[in-house]
Amino acid sequence: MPRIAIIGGSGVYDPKLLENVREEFVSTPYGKVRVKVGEYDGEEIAFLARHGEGHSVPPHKINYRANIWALHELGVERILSTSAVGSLNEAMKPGDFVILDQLMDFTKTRHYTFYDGDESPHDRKFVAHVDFTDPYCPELRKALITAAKELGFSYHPTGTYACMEGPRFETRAEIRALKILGADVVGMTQCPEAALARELEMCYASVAIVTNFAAGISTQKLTHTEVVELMAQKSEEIKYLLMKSIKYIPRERHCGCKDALKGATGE
Ligand SMILES: O=P(O)(O)O[C@H]1O[C@H](CO)[C@@H](O)[C@H]1O
Ligand SMILES: Nc1nc2[nH]cnc2c(=O)[nH]1
Repeated sequence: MPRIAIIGGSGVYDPKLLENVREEFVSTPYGKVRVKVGEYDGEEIAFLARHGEGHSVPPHKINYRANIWALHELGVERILSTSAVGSLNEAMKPGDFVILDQLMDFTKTRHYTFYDGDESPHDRKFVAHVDFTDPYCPELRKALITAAKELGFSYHPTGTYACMEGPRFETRAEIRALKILGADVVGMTQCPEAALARELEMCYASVAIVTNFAAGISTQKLTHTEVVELMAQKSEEIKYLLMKSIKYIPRERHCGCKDALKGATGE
């Protein structure tokens, strides 16, 4: 049973670091999910390409609830993910790794929770308001930071991610506003993915890879081609970062993630 999962974002479509990979088709109340499970360093790791292997699913159409529920069903407790981002912070340059510690949600049409009361398509029909003060697991963040430092990569130990609905990129004015609000990087997939993991008491962290300067800061037209090309250039480093981070993930969980529902339901 895999205790750890990797969710690959744009440019991260296959579990290059896993061996003896098998496919699991997991049924969830939100639909079926295809998860790859393999071995690394003597333990089972699950892998899920959030946009599908051929990048066929756009960010606003990803079935985030099915994905996170499926990993929980497999017994996953810890999720590491990658996210390709635009940078609003001149210190965070294309090719840099940012270990996210905060996020802001500007998405509009997504399904944000598992806890829809009586409408919930499962037996968790209670109301739940989880704490999300710190949206990322401190233990997973520490593992990513330690690994990035050891590997000598150009990284930033904190960063605030603004999640936009997409699939278009931002206007100059939107980036100006996001900068005033304190965002360092901008993407389209951290919400609701991070919150859904917290709702199922799973640890979640994301390493953002800066692929471009954001609209109005970049002097060039923004393209998905540029994103995928930069991610391809960084694929080896991303693999090494994930491999090394996994070794630093403590077996026992002493973070608050595992008790996220305590007090959230009013009981
Ligand atoms: O966040 P990931 O999945 O890396 O994808 C990023 O890349 C795409 C834009 O090129 C958007 O989907 C954005 O969210
Ligand atoms: N929203 C958004 N996502 C990205 N992913 C990679 N670059 C960008 C960007 O500039 N904006």
